[in-house]
Amino acid sequence: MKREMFPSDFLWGVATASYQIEGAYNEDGKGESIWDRFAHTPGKIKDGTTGDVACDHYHRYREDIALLKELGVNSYRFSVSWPRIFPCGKGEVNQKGLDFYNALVDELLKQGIKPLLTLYHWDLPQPLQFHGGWTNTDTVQAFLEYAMLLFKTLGDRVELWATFNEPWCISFLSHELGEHAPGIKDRRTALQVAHNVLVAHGKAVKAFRGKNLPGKIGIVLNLYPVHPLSESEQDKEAATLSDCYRNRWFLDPVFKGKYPEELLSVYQKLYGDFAKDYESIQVASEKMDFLGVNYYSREVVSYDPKSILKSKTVKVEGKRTDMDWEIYPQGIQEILVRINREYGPIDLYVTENGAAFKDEMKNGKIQDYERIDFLKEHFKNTYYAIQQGVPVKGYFVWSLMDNFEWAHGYSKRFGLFYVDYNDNLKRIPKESARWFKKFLNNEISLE
Ligand SMILES: OC[C@@H]1[C@@H](O)[C@H](O)[C@@H](O)c2nc(CNc3ccccc3)cn21
Repeated sequence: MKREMFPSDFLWGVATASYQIEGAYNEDGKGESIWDRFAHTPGKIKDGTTGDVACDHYHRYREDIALLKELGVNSYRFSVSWPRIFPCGKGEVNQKGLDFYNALVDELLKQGIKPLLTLYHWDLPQPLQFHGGWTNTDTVQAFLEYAMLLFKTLGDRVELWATFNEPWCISFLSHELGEHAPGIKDRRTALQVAHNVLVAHGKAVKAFRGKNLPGKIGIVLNLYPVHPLSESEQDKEAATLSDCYRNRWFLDPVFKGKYPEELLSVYQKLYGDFAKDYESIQVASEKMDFLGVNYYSREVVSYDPKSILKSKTVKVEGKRTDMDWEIYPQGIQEILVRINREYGPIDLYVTENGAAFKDEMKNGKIQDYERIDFLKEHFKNTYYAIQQGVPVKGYFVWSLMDNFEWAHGYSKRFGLFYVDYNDNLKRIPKESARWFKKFLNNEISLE
């Protein structure tokens, strides 16, 4: 199975995000983001690092686009740093921020690489957080002004737009579990954040339509097949509720304009006041042109009466990545087929898939054969979904290069290129980069 067996117009790319690679956290007029503040808060990042410099992509973007060209990708997914455009989140525009993204897009197009732009990949301007962040509907309005400025500035050249990266992480991971910025641990707050982010998504799609732009717009969701540990009714109930929590809380609003009843009723019993605004979620279902799917692994659950979701995650035997995530390639096929069956037809992009492994330099090489095997199996399972008629239109490997892995700092390496943090952030192709380049050049098969 070679690249040429995929559709001829299939996008093959790599993905990154602004806070994870750009650095220049306080340069050229950029304002503070919630991740600048979170990373500077002692104890939040496991290795005590920050994204202040990261991969210094802000200054090295031409060099990094040359890496894309060398790889042979035809597309590149990146995100825009909102506080680089609006240092205070709204109001005054930072022209140098716009200049950076204009130059980035122009260089990508010059090299024949199609941009996929994510408007929001978690780096909210801190001044908006001072006023409640995503719990405040003023932030929804500020996001729309930000989106409209980017549509106006880049809409003639950027054809693929994603509103949000992973609303589950923006809401539950960051406001219920507290593991990501702003580090709040309150479920009711998390539900309000999820609601406002979904409303902001729908309004941004509507605004995009009003601009009559040539491009396409969607959202990026991290999706997981959820499997019951056994076929018992209790484990199956656990899987249903966990599926609502992880997947359908976002899928159902953007495709059906309503929350999944099975979990909505649980939250309404806990938070009666939640009933007053949940019906306005209908706004989220403005018709999209595509769905971005971030796939990393599956979840296996068993019944747990102590959990409001009646479920707990179970660790099963099998190969795992350095993030301790199960390697489950058939899950990408499963989730693509399910989305097409239950929410389609709609174009799908695998907007992120990749893995962290303990990459080490040995004799000047990084022999990351586990990552090659991981990618090979996930490419094959993506192809099997296409063979079943699922309109998968592209695949973006996470990530181009090692970068700031959120609460793990620089301790987890996802890149096709190794970044030597002890040698001027030098980018060194791992064996997986060499393999990917050969695959893209039809030199090797996936067998
Ligand atoms: O963790 C790897 C990547 C991360 O670097 C990206 O910025 C983000 O879009 C991303 N999402 C997932 C899947 N969801 C997730 C679950 C728990 C913690 C963090 C991310 C993995 N990744």
